[in-house]
Amino acid sequence: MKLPARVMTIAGSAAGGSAGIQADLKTFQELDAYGMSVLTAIVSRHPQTKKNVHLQTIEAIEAQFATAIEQVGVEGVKIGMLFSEEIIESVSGLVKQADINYLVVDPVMVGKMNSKLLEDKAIHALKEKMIPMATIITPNVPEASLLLDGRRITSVGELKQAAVDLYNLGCQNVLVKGGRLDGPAIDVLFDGKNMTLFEAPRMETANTSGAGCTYSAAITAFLTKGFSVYESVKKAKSFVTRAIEYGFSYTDIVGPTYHAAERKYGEASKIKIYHVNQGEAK
Ligand SMILES: Nc1ncnc2c1ncn2[C@@H]1O[C@H](COP(=O)(O)OP(=O)(O)O)[C@@H](O)[C@H]1O
Ligand SMILES: Cc1ncc(COP(=O)(O)OP(=O)(O)O)c(N)n1
Repeated sequence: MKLPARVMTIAGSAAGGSAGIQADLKTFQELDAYGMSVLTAIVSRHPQTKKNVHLQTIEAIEAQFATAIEQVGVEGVKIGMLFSEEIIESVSGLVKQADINYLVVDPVMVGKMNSKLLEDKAIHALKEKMIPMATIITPNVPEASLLLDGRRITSVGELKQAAVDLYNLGCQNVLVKGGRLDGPAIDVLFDGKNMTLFEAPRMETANTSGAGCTYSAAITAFLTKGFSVYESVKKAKSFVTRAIEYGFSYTDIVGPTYHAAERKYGEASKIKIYHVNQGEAK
């Protein structure tokens, strides 16, 4: 038997199961990749104290990473919530030392329910220590804006310019997600030379919790399985679009995407792909 690709998520726990480590591991499983995890924090609001972010110690983070490397070995890593400068320092050091083929950095900053997932003062560490090592980064509009010193991004044109400028932070590829702009859900991929737009029809649903985690985890799984960056994004866009299409909620709170959707209902058929000419990418 050919063994599955070995992927790790270094991220926070979302106890409700829609985002963070939980979404990542569900995605890895759906895509037949062997999932491992390093928990950086637990994000869950205590009913009395109201405390929402419960950090893991650096020792616990290092121990989890060492265990996975020793017991299994890791080919692809997805980075999610890191929260503090100290954790970024630690995780970037661990990743640098390990022999990892693919690093997907989802620069998670604020959850859709307004949880603060990265301290403001840690943004510079993310930019300097983590992003330059990345095979691909996957910011959404608010994250891209914060990485670009608060720049407004309100149109596809500005999304394209953001992709070009974020590439200059030193990563190999940038995928800026435009799901929060009006109209269809358009994401821009830029590799320093070629620009590609991936467009899905907008789903009229509130149940998109964890969509970003799911997307970046799917990209990690496909890269580690041997697909190119372009093919990985294309396949992951179909996976997340289907997951959003069949998103649901058990309560009146914004619900999860449905990770099994593509397996059950097949690939998303209405995704359009546009290759942007050289001159237009600038
Ligand atoms: N309502 C929606 N319908 C279809 N696709 C969506 C919708 N909302 C987000 N997406 C897409 O889901 C993926 C994950 O997006 P996400 O990380 O949540 O960031 P954002 O929604 O801010 O772009 C992206 O491809 C985005 O374009
Ligand atoms: C623990 C944890 N990590 C990341 C997120 C952000 O998830 P994301 O997929 O970007 O989208 P929303 O959950 O904000 O819809 C999170 N919420 N929790």
